[in-house]
Amino acid sequence: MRILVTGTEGQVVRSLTERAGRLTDVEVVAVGRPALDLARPEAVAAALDPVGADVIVNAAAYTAVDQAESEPELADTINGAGAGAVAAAAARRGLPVVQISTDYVFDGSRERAYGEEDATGPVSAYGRSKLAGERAVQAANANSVVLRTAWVYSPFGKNFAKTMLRLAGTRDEVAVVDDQIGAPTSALDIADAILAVAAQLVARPGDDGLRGVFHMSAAGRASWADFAEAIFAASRAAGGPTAQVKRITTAEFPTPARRPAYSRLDCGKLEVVHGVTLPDWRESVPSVVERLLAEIR
Ligand SMILES: NC(=O)C1=CN([C@@H]2O[C@H](COP(=O)(O)OP(=O)(O)OC[C@H]3O[C@@H](n4cnc5c(N)ncnc54)[C@H](O)[C@@H]3O)[C@@H](O)[C@H]2O)C=CC1
Repeated sequence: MRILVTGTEGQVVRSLTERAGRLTDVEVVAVGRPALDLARPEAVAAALDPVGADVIVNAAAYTAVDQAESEPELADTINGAGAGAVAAAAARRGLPVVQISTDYVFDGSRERAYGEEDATGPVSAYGRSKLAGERAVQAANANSVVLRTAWVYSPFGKNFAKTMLRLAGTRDEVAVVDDQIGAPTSALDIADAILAVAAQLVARPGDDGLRGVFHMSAAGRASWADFAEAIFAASRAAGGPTAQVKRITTAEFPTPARRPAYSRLDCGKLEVVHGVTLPDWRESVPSVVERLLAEIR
């Protein structure tokens, strides 16, 4: 199977390339800026050359959640129209497309895990742009899967785990929000799930049941403070820096973008339809932390 993936530097892109490297029958071809710029949707088709590809994965996105509040048009273009253009390019070649989306399409006002059919209601410019992308992809290509994930961290790029380890190197105590509940999800686990879903799409082209929206986050529940404590525990165990976590409220840590207070995703549909389950979030923390420590040292 040959996977064409958008972006070259992102957490999910790099994880996908790494995980596919373990498989003998999967090749990942990553295409990113400057050759492919989702901010120029009209040029996407020409830049994406899916010759020989079996499936396209759109893992590139405008992911700066706070910054999106001050440049919502750019976020919309990249995450909305740009994603739609990738899906359309796939459709023209008769190829399936996998679109990565987010728990931030929900408003987070309830305390029960969200199912795929639950009403969306993004509370940020980023969330609105990603919801626009889901819709654009589905309108452009019926042979599509939207995988909503959450709280992504990995050995690559910028992410919460790397930030916490850096802070632990310079401080004894770190204040972390304790009233947003979700599921920290390793991009390496996301990559394994994408590979499994992509293989099904390629193997069963006529099976409409495999298409549609699916939730794909780690099992379990955590606040950002819980996640920080798990990162520090893993770091301590590996001889790395550690800090005390001071649990604070969202109100004590104002950010330009609002975030859902509760955004756990019910991933039962992915398990039933695709046979894919991600591990509990706690299981994946130590191995990522060990790799980040090796990089920081
Ligand atoms: N990071 C997170 O916590 C979450 C991410 N997601 C989604 O997962 C997917 C992957 O996210 P990450 O790998 O964490 O993101 P990332 O920020 O690590 O990487 C984003 C990638 O998109 C590329 N990109 C940005 N603007 C582009 C443009 N105009 N044209 C072409 N490429 C462009 C970047 O170069 C990079 O390769 C995205 O769709 C994101 O919305 C969903 C939930 C949470």
